[in-house]
Amino acid sequence: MSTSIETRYASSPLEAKSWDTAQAREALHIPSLFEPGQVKLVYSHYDRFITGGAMPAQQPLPLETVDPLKAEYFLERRELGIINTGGAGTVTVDGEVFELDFKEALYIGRGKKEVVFASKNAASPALFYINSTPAHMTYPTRRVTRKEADVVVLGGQETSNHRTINKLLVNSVLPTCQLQMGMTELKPGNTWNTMPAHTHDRRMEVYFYFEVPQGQAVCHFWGQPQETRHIWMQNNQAVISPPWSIHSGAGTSNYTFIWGMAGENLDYGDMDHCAIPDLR
Ligand SMILES: O=C[C@H](O)[C@@H](O)CC(=O)C(=O)O
Ligand SMILES: [Zn+2]
Repeated sequence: MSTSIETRYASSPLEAKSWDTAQAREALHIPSLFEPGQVKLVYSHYDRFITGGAMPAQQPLPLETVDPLKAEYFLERRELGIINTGGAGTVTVDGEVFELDFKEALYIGRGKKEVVFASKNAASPALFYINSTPAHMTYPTRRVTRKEADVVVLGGQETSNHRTINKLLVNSVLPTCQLQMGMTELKPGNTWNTMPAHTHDRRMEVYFYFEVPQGQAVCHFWGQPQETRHIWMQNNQAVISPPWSIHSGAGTSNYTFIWGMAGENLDYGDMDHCAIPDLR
């Protein structure tokens, strides 16, 4: 069996208030997603969002169904988004081959039976970062390259948050049931993502931090805006953001992260912003 899955239950702001560092990490932090020849999955009870990593080595690696889904195949009642954060690779969907280079995305609609990951070169393996959510209908499977992204440049050098938001799997690019995914790249010398911070109580979110240079780290802020906490993130780690939580980070260098969301609606802009002086 090359697939593993771990369950994370949903928690309330009240219980989160009393967590120490280890408890917060156990609930929200995803320390390891990529192991050669493995598909590693984390099932969150927030919007039944699955976060995962697939790292095919010498052999192609199938996306197998897992017991918690009680489904004959993984995408029986789900949709899937993939962004490649490693070397060139392919994803084969019911026999159709999609080439995914670094930072390219693939949306796979509900009902596809066979998904197989492969690396072009095992010496520089593909690292497929995965998000999956329940789906009520089937939308077309489609690759989205960086050129096809909906790009927004936000922030500025003087506030240390100059960054490019690449909306990849969002409703301005293609239709999905509830999944939204994209990638935000900080410009050199900038440290803050998602500042001013926000919440969106109708959608949960997961952040995956990568391109964090050796010896550096990102401090991820979470919690209700007036009750914040932090989790230190290493390269290639993810963190679950409950719908009631801010999700913002400051790195000891610039870095890149993938955001994935699911829940009530597909309106990227429906955030409740938190004024910076009001944060506690
Ligand atoms: O709800 C939107 C998500 O939190 C991210 O897209 C925000 C982000 O990438 C950023 O501001 O840097
Ligand atoms: Zn957000």
